[in-house]
Amino acid sequence: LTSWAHVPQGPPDAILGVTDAFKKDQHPKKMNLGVGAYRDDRGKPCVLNAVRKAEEMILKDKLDKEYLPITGLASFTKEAALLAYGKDSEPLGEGRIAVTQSISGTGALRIGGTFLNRFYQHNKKIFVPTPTWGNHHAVFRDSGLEVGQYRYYDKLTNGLDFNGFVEDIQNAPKNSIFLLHACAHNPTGVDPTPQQWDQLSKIIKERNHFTFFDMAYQGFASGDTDRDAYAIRKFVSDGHRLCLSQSFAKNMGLYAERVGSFSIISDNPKEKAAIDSQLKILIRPMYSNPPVNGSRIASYVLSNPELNKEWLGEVKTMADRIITMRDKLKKHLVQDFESKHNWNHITDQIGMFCYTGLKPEQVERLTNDFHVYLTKDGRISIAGISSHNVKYLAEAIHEVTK
Ligand SMILES: Cc1ncc(COP(=O)(O)O)c(CN[C@@H](CCC(=O)O)C(=O)O)c1O
Repeated sequence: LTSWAHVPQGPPDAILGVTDAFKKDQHPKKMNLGVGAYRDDRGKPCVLNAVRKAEEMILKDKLDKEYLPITGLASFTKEAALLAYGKDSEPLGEGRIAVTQSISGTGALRIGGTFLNRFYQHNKKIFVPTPTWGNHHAVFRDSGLEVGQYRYYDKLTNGLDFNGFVEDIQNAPKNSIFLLHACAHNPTGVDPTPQQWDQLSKIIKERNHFTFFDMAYQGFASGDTDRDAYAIRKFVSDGHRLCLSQSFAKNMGLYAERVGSFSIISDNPKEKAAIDSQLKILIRPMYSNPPVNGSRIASYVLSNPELNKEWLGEVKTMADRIITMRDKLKKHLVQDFESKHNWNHITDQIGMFCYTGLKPEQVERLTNDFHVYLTKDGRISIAGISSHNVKYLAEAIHEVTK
């Protein structure tokens, strides 16, 4: 008989496992600051109005449930690329960008990693920032790529280690692959300035490195989808042949609908067609073709002018609430509890997360003594904070950092 006795018990996921622990806790003041998922000021997950309206329109259209093409719903992938690259994008206009729907951002990263492992002609090693999203290493390792790291976060300033970042770009072997967070860096919330992005584009091009942009929060960082796409559009206009993973989990609230896309820039439509054909060959044995519900919703929201306008307003509302919570948390720490630490990074950082700088034992106390759940690296998902629990959180952080 086959025995599975040799299968080891694996650890819970560093991010998704926090939610499991949170759910087991019955304390009335418990807070889940783990998973990067938006909640409103009542602490409730929310489905955007634009999404609800798109769902109603889809229902009225009585559409079928036929298989999608391997690369997904064309109306979605067209709109997703437009959102990322912009209506004036040259490669988009010249038909040089291959796009496929993906199983959200994770699926796009996996398709990209697998494609690069098959067809990238140079060093199949991807450099990711230190720190980076907890799943990046595993996604690229399982894609068959070697994973290296570049300096990114400066613990002393809780800001960007720009010099270290640049040095590591310059020291990496030519033609290396660099993973860049397009906006709202996870877990640090620290982004390069536009001027720094301009310098990074130049240096990366000088070394002939290949850029893999991960854009999981477009619109969620600044509240403006064009502004959050600054880096990728600058790199494209500088001529990089980059690739991009997009997620609509957070900025459209389509988390469990798993809506994303992977795209890659080529030299001409002939090359694009060949890439398209290879993406199909790669995806077919992976999951054959993607789910239709979420990408239909996203395509309606993106292509219908009224829905698009409403959606952009809702994304800005979400981004603004996050910014307000950052302000309130810092104010309580400094004014109410007179914390002596420098908490400027809480408001200097941007997007879903704040990299608090708390040490593991302080994180431990925050959870054990105050029932505040967060990842071991001290990252907090700001969306889990509301005007009802922000003072409690400030007091808890003050207590564990005194
Ligand atoms: C930078 C980055 N890329 C890709 C993804 C993948 O998101 P998809 O849901 O596959 O589109 C995330 C989600 N990170 C969040 C959400 C939970 C998770 O998957 O880890 C987080 O870090 O809390 C992310 O932060």
